[in-house]
Amino acid sequence: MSDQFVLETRGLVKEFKGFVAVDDVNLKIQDGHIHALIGPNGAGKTTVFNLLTKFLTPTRGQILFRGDDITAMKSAAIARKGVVRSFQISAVFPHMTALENIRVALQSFEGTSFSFWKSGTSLNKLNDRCMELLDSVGLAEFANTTTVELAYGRKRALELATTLAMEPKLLLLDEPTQGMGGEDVDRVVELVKKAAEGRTVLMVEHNLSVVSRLCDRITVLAQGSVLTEGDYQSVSADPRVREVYMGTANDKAAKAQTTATQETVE
Ligand SMILES: Nc1ncnc2c1ncn2[C@@H]1O[C@H](COP(=O)(O)OP(=O)(O)OP(=O)(O)O)[C@@H](O)[C@H]1O
Repeated sequence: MSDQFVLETRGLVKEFKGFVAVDDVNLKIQDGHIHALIGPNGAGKTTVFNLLTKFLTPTRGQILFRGDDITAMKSAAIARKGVVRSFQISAVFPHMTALENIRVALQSFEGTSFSFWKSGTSLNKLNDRCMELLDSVGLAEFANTTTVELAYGRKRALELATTLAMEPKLLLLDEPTQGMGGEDVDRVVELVKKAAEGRTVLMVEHNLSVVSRLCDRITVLAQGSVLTEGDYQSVSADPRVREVYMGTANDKAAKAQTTATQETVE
């Protein structure tokens, strides 16, 4: 039964001028799960994500959302179905307040003209929903703060809230903790947990501690193909997974060593 799967890919392939970046990837994302896509640098994670969100067109293969073939659909159309990538359509405007940013996101999601919101009750409803969304990411007290003045972690929380305004069923998160340290990472982990309530999340994430804390299932990509899949325990204990990560670490170390040697020689 493919019904239990919110998203499926079948034989997904992406070639760039003959180079196979994604090679026959079959993903099955289960309803209600937080699912991670991990793998060493260059494994094809971003390319898979870009295929799922229609930033790229697959060379071959199919993408299904709740059993419907969405391979040929555009980003906006799949967003309307509920497949939304954080930071995709909802970039935040730095000189608007947090509240104004959420309002813009809601209005564009509703696809209504401003005049629709001009009536008093609609406007109040809109503001109530804005505050709900801000509250859900812990930003209620920053409603009237200009976005540019928000700390980095809070800006990302605001971006997440603008995404939640679109009522995603499948939320795609591209490295939600990228560029963050300690406390901010913990805050994002809590945010993602909360955002995942009642929906499915697929995330690309480099921070394996974040993956271990959040994810029900993990797909490991290596050289464009699925190396293995399972829960954190089984995946992290798999010697092949250790090997691909170590391989990358060794490659990097070897490269650094070579560069250092070259610099010394020159
Ligand atoms: N537009 C492109 N043209 C040519 N090659 C590409 C293009 N995009 C990606 N690639 C190649 O495809 C492979 C997979 O890249 P991708 O960015 O998907 O990997 P990744 O797993 O996201 O890596 P990272 O963790 O470093 O972001 C790499 O070898 C990359 O150089």
